[in-house]
Amino acid sequence: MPKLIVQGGRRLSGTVKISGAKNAVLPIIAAALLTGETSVLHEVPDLSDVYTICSVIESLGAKAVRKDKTLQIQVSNIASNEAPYDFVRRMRASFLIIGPLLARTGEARIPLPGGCAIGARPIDLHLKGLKALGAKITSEHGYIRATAAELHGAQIYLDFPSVGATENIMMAATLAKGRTVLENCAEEPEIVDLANFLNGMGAKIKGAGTKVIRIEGVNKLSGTTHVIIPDRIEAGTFLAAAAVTGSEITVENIIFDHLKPVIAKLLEAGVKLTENEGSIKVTCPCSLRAVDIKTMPYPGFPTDMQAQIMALMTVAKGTSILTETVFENRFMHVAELKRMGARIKTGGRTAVVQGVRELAGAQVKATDLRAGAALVIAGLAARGETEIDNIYHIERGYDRLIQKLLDLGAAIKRVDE
Ligand SMILES: CC(=O)N[C@H]1[C@@H](OP(=O)(O)OP(=O)(O)OC[C@H]2O[C@@H](n3ccc(=O)[nH]c3=O)[C@H](O)[C@@H]2O)O[C@H](CO)[C@@H](O)[C@@H]1O
Ligand SMILES: C=C(OP(=O)(O)O)C(=O)O
Repeated sequence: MPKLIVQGGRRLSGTVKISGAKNAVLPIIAAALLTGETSVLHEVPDLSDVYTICSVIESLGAKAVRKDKTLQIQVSNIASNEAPYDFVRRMRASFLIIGPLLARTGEARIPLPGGCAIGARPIDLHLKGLKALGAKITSEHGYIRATAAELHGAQIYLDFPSVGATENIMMAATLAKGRTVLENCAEEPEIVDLANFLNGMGAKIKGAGTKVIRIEGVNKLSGTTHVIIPDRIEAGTFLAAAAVTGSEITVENIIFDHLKPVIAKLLEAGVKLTENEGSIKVTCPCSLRAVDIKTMPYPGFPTDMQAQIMALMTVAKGTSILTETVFENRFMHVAELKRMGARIKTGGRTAVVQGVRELAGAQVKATDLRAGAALVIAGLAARGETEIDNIYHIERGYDRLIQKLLDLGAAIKRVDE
């Protein structure tokens, strides 16, 4: 099993360029199923999740050709309406194909994605939305089957602003007859990127990025070219890595607005950040201050940055209270950080972190993607060597992480035993 070995205690320096966003590119690749014409995507990150979703759409008949950071997708004919269990099991975002596949062909059979390390992650809101659009939903042998002779627009209120449900319903509604109004929907930047891609295909979507999205159904969508937005979570991860090591680095290719909730907390912790046309220069203080964090749907503090900020707080001065409101089981990294000398107590959805002077390298395992990123951050700060296992989680969502850290002067390597 491959591992990461990190020698801690080094300062980072230089510039890192942020890649295209995982959470934007995955639904956009699913959306390419909505047309028989060619979609061209630029700034596609090199991630195992991207390969997985490409395998899913290829199993349905798509041709996906990748050259460097460009991905060309054409789905002239849908050869199958069923997504293979093996891919959906590996990556929950595979469920994002149910909306576009149903809209394009009138039928989709997708395995129930099941729970994962961070929570149960039900799909009831996705299904509620598709039903409101006129789909018949049945569950058989572990698969969800959605069928509809024709989808029609509807008024849909989401009980929670789910990112995936907003995306699935928005994609399906583009080809429905009439107007869909989606209320209490997610406002994440990745929703806006998906809506921009769909509008580029000829969809009529208004209000993406606000609580109400209005979609006027069209008969047909066409191919388009689109540049994926930068990954705000990757950017936040590098900002945290610089802060924890007391480094000065420049993080390039960012959209400042997307990072506001993370930036606000870093500033509160004493990190100095200077914005300059799509990049941020980080200058770190000798000592970080403890800050409290509560994760919330966008524009609140992102749950996908909770673990990385916790790693930072383990060496901050004082006590931080971190509250996770989005996922019910997203503190798996706590036990691993404690192996490195962190002082953390958890109770329900709250973690209380008492900053220590220094972490010590240890053998740890990534339990999920961002937990893995938190361990890399902790390892960069710790005294001695940290060995991180189960790095396939990290490789799901970070484009060339090791090379980017090496370029910044970190001592990190991947070993394949
Ligand atoms: C590929 C992708 O974009 N993944 C992101 C997406 O995941 P994902 O789209 O799965 O996250 P959701 O916003 O749907 O989930 C948020 C909460 O809603 C609950 N829920 C969701 C759907 C549903 O039908 N019923 C229900 O109860 C979930 O269990 C969770 O507690 O948004 C999350 C929240 O920002 C991020 O952490 C993930 O990185
Ligand atoms: C939870 C995440 O992703 P996914 O929804 O793909 O599991 C994440 O990116 O942190």
